[in-house]
Amino acid sequence: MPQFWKPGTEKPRLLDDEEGGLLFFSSSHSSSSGFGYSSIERLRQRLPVYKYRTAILYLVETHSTTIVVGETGSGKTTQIPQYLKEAGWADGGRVIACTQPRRLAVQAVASRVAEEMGVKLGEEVGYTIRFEDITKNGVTMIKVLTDGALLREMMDDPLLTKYSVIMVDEAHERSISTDILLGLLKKIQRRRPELRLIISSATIEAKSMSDFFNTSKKRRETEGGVQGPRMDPAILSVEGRGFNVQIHYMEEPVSNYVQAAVSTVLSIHDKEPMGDILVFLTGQDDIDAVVQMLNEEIQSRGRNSSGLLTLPLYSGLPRAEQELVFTSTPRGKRKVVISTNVAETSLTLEGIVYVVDSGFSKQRVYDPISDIENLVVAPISKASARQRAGRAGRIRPGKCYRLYTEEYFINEMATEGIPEIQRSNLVSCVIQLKALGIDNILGFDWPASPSPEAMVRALEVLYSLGVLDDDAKLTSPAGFQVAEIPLDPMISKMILSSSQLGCSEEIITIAAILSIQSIWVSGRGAQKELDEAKLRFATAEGDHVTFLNVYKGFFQSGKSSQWCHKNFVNYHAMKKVIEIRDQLRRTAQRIGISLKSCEGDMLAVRKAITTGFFANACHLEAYSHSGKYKTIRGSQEVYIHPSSVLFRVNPKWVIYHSLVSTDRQYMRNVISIDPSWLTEVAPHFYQHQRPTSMLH
Ligand SMILES: Nc1ncnc2c1ncn2[C@@H]1O[C@H](COP(=O)(O)OP(=O)(O)OP(=O)(O)O)[C@@H](O)[C@H]1O
Repeated sequence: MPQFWKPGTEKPRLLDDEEGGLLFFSSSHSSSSGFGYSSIERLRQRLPVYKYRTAILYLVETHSTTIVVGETGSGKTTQIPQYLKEAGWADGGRVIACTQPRRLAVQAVASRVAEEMGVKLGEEVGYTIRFEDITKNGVTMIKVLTDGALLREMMDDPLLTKYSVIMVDEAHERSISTDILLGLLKKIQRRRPELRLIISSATIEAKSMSDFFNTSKKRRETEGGVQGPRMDPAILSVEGRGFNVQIHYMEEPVSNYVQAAVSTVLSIHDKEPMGDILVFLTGQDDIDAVVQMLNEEIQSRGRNSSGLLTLPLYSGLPRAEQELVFTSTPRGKRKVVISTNVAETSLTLEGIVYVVDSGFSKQRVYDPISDIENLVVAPISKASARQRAGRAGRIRPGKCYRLYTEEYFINEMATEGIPEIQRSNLVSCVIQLKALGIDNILGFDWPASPSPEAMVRALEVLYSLGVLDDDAKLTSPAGFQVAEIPLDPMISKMILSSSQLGCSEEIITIAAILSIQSIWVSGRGAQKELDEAKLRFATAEGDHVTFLNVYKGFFQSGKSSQWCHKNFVNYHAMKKVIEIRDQLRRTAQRIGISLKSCEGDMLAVRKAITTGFFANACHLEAYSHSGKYKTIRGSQEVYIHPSSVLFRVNPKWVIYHSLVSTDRQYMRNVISIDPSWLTEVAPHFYQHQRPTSMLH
């Protein structure tokens, strides 16, 4: 069993700050209250933010930008958009936007706000995420959307004219899209002084955010001499929080957080009163491992395993499975949700009383020198740790078990994470800005500047894709077409070239499959059967062609769920693929791509993939029995991932879709290519670095 400081002994801490100060729950909540109110209205009035309703509305009225800092659970996300609507900010067909960094949070927040307002989701309250728009023009007043989706809207409406107020929520997360959005909103405000911004977060550095928006300390005069809003931002701190969360730390550092998470869950299940558990891990691998270990452990101890329901949660999980975490726990049972950081912000999972925080998450890391972007397991920041703890204590008091020591939390954990823009490949970011007419990208007003090397790399890749011209402007029509497709520019380029190669139907299917995490069923504990099922579709040409075979089989079965079950194919994932595919076909037609099938000519398909992904070409090291490849770009050592149909096949030349890093750098979704295609499709990119091995 893990050793935690026990409640009631000298060590338990309430949700704390690193100086050891105690931050208690709001005066309006107490541990014995909070239940038994039938009316949603009364629940709303009990949230800490309610006391600030008038102040918030006043500041929004009088200031262009208002920064709202408030503890997690104080009611910022769900209440402020409603206050604005009640005050008339959605009158006359105007819309109030609330952005979130994550799709799951968008759907959850929109559902909750619709429920509180007593309206049907998709009518007065709606949401937009990539490939899904649940809003009604002229009816929707409050729109929740990912910050990426709002950026996309700017391509059609650069000044976002339909919005009266835009609330950028969870700004502390500093996702790449949030940072681009903040920079652009600042620009828009100069053209549309009537637009109001609210930047909200639990932990944001309010001062630096305020400095960023503080372009003018003078009051702005409108043409008629009527005073407009003040341009200097207002800062409002919402005091009070949800319920009390007791923090427990490990007495000693743990060497294996997966094992420690399992022991902690079992210990809670043994000793603590009923209440659901939320465990934060890093990704599908360790989540699946914990689900399996928990199930085995319970059975081996001869417990009634039905007492504990294990539910994984990560972004790649099909929607129907994700939604299980929102359903209420059956009587007498305890739900254990094992999640990545998708559950970290803006989510309220009703039954959660206990949070187990591993202290790690998967984070993007980009090296502009090798041009390799990876997701690596890295320690989280204090800001994340607080958000995680905040998932307990939203409806009742809770406990958070941190799988690290208090000393580590206080002295070693970073206060905030590094903004994503400073650790990412910037190809998508640059093309988005270019499409919005921002040509001087280095001179763009960033909340945190990206590295010039990463910028140069991105420009180089876009140039070699034929998306930018010699003056670093979007090419016409290719550059504009690529920017219109809501996918990574390399995928968009692949779609574009498929039009000329006569295989756009196939390539669009591949693009749809690549935009979801996996089409295979995982976690049924039957790796061997899964591998055998894959072999039924596998081809030596690689994973992308294998995907086409699966798609064809699914279609020929009449989109049957039994067929999926028999073949270890995820039925919900395939339904999603069809949905995304339909959307992509519509986009393709809109931008003038002709839809054609190559009727089985896989050479055309592989060439189209090469046209988008030539930068990810690798060759097998001569005489390598260990399957060692080198990237042509940076001579990095990489291997084919065991999940690929080309694992152990090891063709001489391959192109990968993405890399994952564990003990080694693994290529996921790989096809074999002919090296002559590289110089054919990307002469700029390869002519000066043609490796001698390419000549063979
Ligand atoms: N789906 C839900 N079911 C029940 N209660 C909810 C739900 N969503 C929100 N609440 C209640 O509203 C409170 C405020 O939630 P809200 O998301 O607005 O807070 P917040 O200040 O934005 O916090 P965070 O930054 O963590 O999202 C929650 O603590 C919870 O009590």
